[in-house]
Amino acid sequence: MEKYDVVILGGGNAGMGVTVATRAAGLSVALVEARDLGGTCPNRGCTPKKVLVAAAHALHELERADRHAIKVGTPRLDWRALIEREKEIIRDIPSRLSGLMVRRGVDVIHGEAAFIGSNAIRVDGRELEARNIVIAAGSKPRSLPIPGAEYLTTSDGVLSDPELPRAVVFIGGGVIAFELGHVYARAGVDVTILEALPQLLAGFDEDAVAQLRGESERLGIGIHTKAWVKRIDETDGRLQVSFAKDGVESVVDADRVVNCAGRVANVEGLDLGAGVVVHREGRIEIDDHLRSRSNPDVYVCGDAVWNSPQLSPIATYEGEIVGRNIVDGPKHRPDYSHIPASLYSIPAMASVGLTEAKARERDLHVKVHVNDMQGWLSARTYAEAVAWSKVIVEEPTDRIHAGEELIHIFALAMKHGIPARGLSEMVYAFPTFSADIRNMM
Ligand SMILES: Cc1cc2nc3c(=O)[nH]c(=O)nc-3n(C[C@H](O)[C@H](O)[C@H](O)COP(=O)(O)OP(=O)(O)OC[C@H]3O[C@@H](n4cnc5c(N)ncnc54)[C@H](O)[C@@H]3O)c2cc1C
Ligand SMILES: NC(=O)c1ccc[n+]([C@@H]2O[C@H](COP(=O)([O-])OP(=O)(O)OC[C@H]3O[C@@H](n4cnc5c(N)ncnc54)[C@H](O)[C@@H]3O)[C@@H](O)[C@H]2O)c1
Repeated sequence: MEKYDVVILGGGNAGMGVTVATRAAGLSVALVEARDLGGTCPNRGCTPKKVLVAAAHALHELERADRHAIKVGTPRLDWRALIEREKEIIRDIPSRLSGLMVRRGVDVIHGEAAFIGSNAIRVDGRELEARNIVIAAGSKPRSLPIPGAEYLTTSDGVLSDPELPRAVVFIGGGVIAFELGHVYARAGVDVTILEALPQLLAGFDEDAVAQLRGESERLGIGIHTKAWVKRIDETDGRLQVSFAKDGVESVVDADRVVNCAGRVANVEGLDLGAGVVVHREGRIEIDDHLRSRSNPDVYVCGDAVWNSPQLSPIATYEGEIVGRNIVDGPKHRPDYSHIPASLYSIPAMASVGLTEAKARERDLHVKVHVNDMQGWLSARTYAEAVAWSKVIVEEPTDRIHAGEELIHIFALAMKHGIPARGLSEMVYAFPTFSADIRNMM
């Protein structure tokens, strides 16, 4: 049995985050990765997705060029070349990360790992024993147990598909559906989003979501909430998605049906039982320090944590906290209250802090400033189709609880306790979107 201080299962943002403090402290660290170093974000998530979003931005600018008195012809998108561009941009990321791990002194082992004991794992016939084992195995799409589920594709498929489909149905009205749906719609694809709940994009303020829904529908995206997908059939290479809404059954035709119904911890193949890691259907029971409740030598971080947001900076942040807990003992806890999140539709929708509903649930005394900014000079200058903000300020302390769009200025203010007044009193360069902050609250 090979011995290490720390063995990390998964080489994404979370797993690599763990290596920072553990290697700085001189511990011996092995990181096991089954696929590409970097994991989802650079290889199958944020980065390749943003390449497609950037192209959609260019199409969006062309669409409104006439508002700036510019005449352009009808743009023609070469989708295959765009996918090649996306792949080219991310191609060398795993090898660059591999170099980083070598320089940091981490042993990278390729293969699929599983527990064989409370402090031991097996990977490709090798057995490794460690004082601490970290589960950083990420997430995978939630399976949809419907007839015809074999016809489903996922965001992985979309990001690698060289053919531009004519029609796409997204099952689930969350972040992935809206981001990829906006790209497809601007590329001329017929897009439908089917969401089971009455509310789209849970977690964002409902009135902000209403703005985005309006703009998505203006683009031609068909959106159905309270839609229960019953089955997917195939006829002559085309797919038919049957769904029920308000007791009425309907069918939408598509070339692709994308499972965007959320992601669950990717821990099925880890043999958690052998590792004495207690879980409920893949939800590992952890304490405030991200440590398994049943096996204190095991930590969990990133998307594999079932109850924190599945975002790349959070995966890195949790990984770094786990690394520090391994070095210092279980002292450090994550604080998610000032972490911004952004949805890369066009326009993007961003938020930080509590939603208005959550602030009211907590009985906070808040003043809510909602602004439709479409008529403001900055939005008119850039011919923005939608410009909207909501700032929630806690009255007694004058602290900001949520912002939209210029999100990092708000996040910085929240993190460092700068009151709303501090942001209004700031002198901003003009004309800029940041200068609008003075008038938002
Ligand atoms: C389409 C898409 C777009 C996204 N866009 C954004 C965005 O714009 N901004 C944002 O903040 N977040 C975004 N995310 C979320 C973000 O990608 C994740 O939150 C982040 O990558 C999670 O990092 P992680 O290290 O926890 O998991 P991962 O990056 O998934 O890494 C886990 C790694 O573990 C490996 N692994 C799993 N099981 C084993 C095993 N048994 N043995 C060895 N290795 C194993 C996997 O191969 C994988 O590489 C997006 C996600 C998707 C799917
Ligand atoms: N910009 C970003 O930060 C970004 C981008 C992409 C993905 N991500 C991360 O990836 C994760 C997964 O994204 P996602 O869009 O798959 O999940 P999501 O959790 O954002 O949305 C899933 C949606 O599917 C719905 N749903 C579930 N089962 C359904 C069913 N049977 N029929 C119809 N609707 C159903 C849910 O009610 C929910 O609205 C997110 O949690 C997010 O954190 C982040």
